[in-house]
Amino acid sequence: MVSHATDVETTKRPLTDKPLLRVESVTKRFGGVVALSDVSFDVLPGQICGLIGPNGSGKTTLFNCISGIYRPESGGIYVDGTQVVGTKRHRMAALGIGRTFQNLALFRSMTVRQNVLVGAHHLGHSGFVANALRLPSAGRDDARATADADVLLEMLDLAPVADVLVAALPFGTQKRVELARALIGRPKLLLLDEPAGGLNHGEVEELERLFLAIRDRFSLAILLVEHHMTLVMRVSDKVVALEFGVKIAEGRPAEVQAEPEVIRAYLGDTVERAHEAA
Ligand SMILES: Nc1ncnc2c1ncn2[C@@H]1O[C@H](COP(=O)(O)OP(=O)(O)OP(=O)(O)O)[C@@H](O)[C@H]1O
Repeated sequence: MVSHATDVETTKRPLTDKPLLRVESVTKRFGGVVALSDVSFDVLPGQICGLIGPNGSGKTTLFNCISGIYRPESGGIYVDGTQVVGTKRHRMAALGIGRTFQNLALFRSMTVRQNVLVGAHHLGHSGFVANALRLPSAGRDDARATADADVLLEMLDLAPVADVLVAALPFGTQKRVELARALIGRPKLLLLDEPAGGLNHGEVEELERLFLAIRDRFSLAILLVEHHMTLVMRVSDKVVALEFGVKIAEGRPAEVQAEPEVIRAYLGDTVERAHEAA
C-alpha cells in the first residue's frame, strides 16, 4: 500500500520550461473601462509569480479571467497547454486550477477536515451511481481523500484543530484551511487572492514559509495577488506589475521594484491616497 505522504507527493511535477500558465494578449473591458489591455506573461511550474499594481490596475480582473468568472474580449489563457477561456467555473478544479478567496469562502458550520475534503470532490472517479450505492470504488476514493487530507492538515499545522468547527477558529487559521482545501484538489496552478489580508506580522511570516514549502513540495505554479509588498518580494520568483490594465514591468522582484514605471505608479497611488485622506 502506498503511504499517505507518498500519495500526495505524486502531484509533484518535473520542472520544465513549458509554462504552466500562459496569459496571451488578454483584454477585458467593462463598458468604457479597459480593465486589462493586451496583457501577456508566463508562469513556469515551480514558480511563484507575484501580481502587483496600484488599486484598480486590473489584478482582480485578471484573476477572475483565469478562474472563469469573467470572459476576456480577446486573448488566450492556457493552463498546462489547455485553453481555459470560456470554461465554466465549476470545471476549473478538474482542469487543475485551485484558488483561495480574499474574503474566505469556507463552510463555517463544518469542521476543518470536512472543509478540506470538499476540495477533493472533483477527484472521485467512481461516479454518481457508485457513490450513491456506496460501491467499493467510492470507498477507495474516500480513503484516498482522507489520507491526502491528513497529510495536508499536518503540513499546514491544522491537525490539532482538524475536528473543530471553522467558525470557532481565528482568521489566520481559517486562511490555512482554505489553502489546504485548494491543495487537496491537486491543482497545477494555485491562485491566491490577497492571502496576507487581515493577518498579523507573525502570521504573514508563517505564510511566507508555507508558500515556499508548498511550491517546493508540489512544483505548482502559484499566482499571487497581494498588496503586502514585503511578502510578494520575498516569495516571488518573478513579479508582473500592472497599471491601468497595462503590464508595466515583468521580471525578478528586485528588477521590478527598481523599475522607474513601477516606482512612479506606486508613488502616484500613495500621493492620491494622501490627498483623499486630507
Ligand atoms: N465588475 C466590474 N464592472 C465594472 N468595472 C469593473 C468591474 N470590475 C472591475 N472594474 C474596473 O476595472 C478596473 C480594474 O479593477 P480591478 O478590481 O481588477 O483592479 P485591482 O488591481 O484588483 O484593484 P484592487 O487592488 O483595488 O483590488 C477598475 O477601473 C475597476 O473599476
